[in-house]
Amino acid sequence: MLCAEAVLGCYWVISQSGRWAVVYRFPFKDKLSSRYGEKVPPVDVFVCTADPVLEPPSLVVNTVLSVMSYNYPSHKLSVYLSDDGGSQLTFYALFEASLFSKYWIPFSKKYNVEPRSPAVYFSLTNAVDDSSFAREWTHVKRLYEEMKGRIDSAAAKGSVPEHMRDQHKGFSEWNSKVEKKDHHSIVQILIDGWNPEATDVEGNRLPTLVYLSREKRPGWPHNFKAGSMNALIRMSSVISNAPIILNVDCDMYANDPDAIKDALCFFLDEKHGSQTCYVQYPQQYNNIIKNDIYGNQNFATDNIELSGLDGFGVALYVGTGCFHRRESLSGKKYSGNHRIESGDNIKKESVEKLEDAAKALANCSYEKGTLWGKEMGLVYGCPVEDIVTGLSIQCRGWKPAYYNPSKHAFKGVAPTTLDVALIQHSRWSEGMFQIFLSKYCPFILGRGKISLGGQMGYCIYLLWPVLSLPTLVYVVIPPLALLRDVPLFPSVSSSWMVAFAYVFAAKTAYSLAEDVAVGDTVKGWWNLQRIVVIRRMTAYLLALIETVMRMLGLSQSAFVLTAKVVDDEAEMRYKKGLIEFGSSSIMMVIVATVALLNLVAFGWGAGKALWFAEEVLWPQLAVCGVWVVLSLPVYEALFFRRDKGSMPLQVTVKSLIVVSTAMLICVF
Ligand SMILES: O=c1ccn([C@@H]2O[C@H](COP(=O)(O)OP(=O)(O)O[C@H]3O[C@H](CO)[C@@H](O)[C@H](O)[C@H]3O)[C@@H](O)[C@H]2O)c(=O)[nH]1
Ligand SMILES: [Mn+2]
Repeated sequence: MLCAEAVLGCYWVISQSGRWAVVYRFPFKDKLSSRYGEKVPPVDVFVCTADPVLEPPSLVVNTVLSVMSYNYPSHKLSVYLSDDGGSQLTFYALFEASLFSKYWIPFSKKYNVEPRSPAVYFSLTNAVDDSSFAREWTHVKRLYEEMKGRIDSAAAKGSVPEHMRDQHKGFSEWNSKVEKKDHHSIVQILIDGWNPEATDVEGNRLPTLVYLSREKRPGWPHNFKAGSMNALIRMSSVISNAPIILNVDCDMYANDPDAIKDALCFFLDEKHGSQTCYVQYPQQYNNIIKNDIYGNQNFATDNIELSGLDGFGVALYVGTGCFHRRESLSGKKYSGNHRIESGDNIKKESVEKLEDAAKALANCSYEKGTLWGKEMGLVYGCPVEDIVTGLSIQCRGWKPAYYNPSKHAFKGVAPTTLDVALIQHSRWSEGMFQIFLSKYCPFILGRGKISLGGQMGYCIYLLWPVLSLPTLVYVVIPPLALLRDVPLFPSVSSSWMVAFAYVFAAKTAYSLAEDVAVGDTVKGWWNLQRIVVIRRMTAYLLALIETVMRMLGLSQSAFVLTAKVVDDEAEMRYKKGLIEFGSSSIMMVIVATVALLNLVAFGWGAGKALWFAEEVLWPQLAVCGVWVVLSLPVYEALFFRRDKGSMPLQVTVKSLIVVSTAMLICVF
């Protein structure tokens, strides 16, 4: 218990670094517009997808359409979709989107609709009157629904209709064998933005749209998202080579059509702009229910800690919703004067030549013997390629910015089942801890390059797995000791108790006040307390074990993709605020066992106090009591719920066996 207290205490000190130097930024995009007008720099947008089942093509193209319709000169915008699934279905969806964009872009700009994701826009609005807007709305909506229908039915069938395949030469890429992990490079320019004939239905130029699936071969490491980003950086450099790159995940649509201008304010700022490497927006979601049960919303992190890290000059790169300077992302060191040119995109070659040149840059062997993945582009070998890449960019002398506007710039899909939420956290925490133990550790790599506050700030996240052990101690030892009558804390009458009570009360009150002050509800904060402990005792524990195994050479790091869809029933349960436990992973067994153990111990202790009026260990009873109250949804899932999201029977049985054994050992 003493060790646990010490570790948690140290972590508390570290987590204060995120609160010392909080800064908030406010760009003035109107001034940017009046100064630069149309003379703004070209922007390349990278969207990454990896699996047509977990990331449905119709979701992906909504993201693509949202970034294609930014309020920004179309001829300066190029959108690249990287498909690590190598899927013809995704290519087909993108082809459909390229046709639909001819209607969607002029419509959305003409009426300045928001957001620019057609799926979200049409689900939020209604137009029934007789205005010309309503007529266009109805027309574009019908086109959208027809397109979505075709994409979804192709996805359900697993194949593209023959007559559609004849409409674009790109489908012939799939005539030879293409498997997810074994295929040649595919590059298709679907819209050539330089071609004066590539226009929408109103005659305006369209943004360039490119599909990429880099070569994959068995035996060649492909480095997950980092590898895909590096291929994108290279291949886009021969096509549009914009000085600014926006990177979003395939589920993260652009929610604010003017966000590019906001971000440019940072890069074009006369004083600090030339040192700015990236502008990161927080990760926000469009599927969060009231009182967020899986703690996806991170109020304190987004509004305080990340701004606090920004104050130390180390705003994190979190992988999506981030505008980069191409130079700094590609590996250049900061060296004084870096200007962003606002010239036009100049294309030098024909589409076919560009495609061939780009393909060569996306081949497996291209990176062999180069610095890609080490000093150039995104860093390889870590499941959180974003964090480690951001850190190494900062250590090359650049300064990032974190910008959290009140109108969310990007919105994605948050996990809606406990299992997926925990798997995501175990990937993150494993990656983070790996950074801490590697040569990229902020205290080593960052020495003399970033401030001490910044180095500590990184550790708020890098040390997540370390929290698993003290947290487990705190939820397991007090109930066991209560059953065995072993005191762990000073007695209630001792003056030492004041210290414990003070720390508990002060820390709890502070965290509640902080969370509510930045927008959370009290119930949301309460739910967060539960999920934080669950994450620590499951996901972070597995990450810790996995890290040790990897260091012993017993396992290799992987990237388990976060599913972006669930079945309708699970979706309904999520909307009702029911936690989805329905999985028999070891993580659920831990959750159930700990909840039951505390319940039994609490019942035992409370029974002794009430019925036999015996002396009890009040502080331990209180510790168990807190976890019992927080675990109410777990008991419900164990004993009362009958739906598919309840605890599977085998989990219940396993946890009952463990708890009854522990009880027998303790009591007798
Ligand atoms: O081999 C791969 C694996 C993933 N991805 C893409 O990477 C993105 C992120 O994957 P996801 O499963 O959604 O992970 P999240 O945990 O939601 O992602 C967060 O954390 C990741 C690091 O763990 C970052 O890469 C992401 O940008 C960040 O949003 C998605 O667009 C994927 O399509 C690839 O392109 N290739
Ligand atoms: Mn995601």
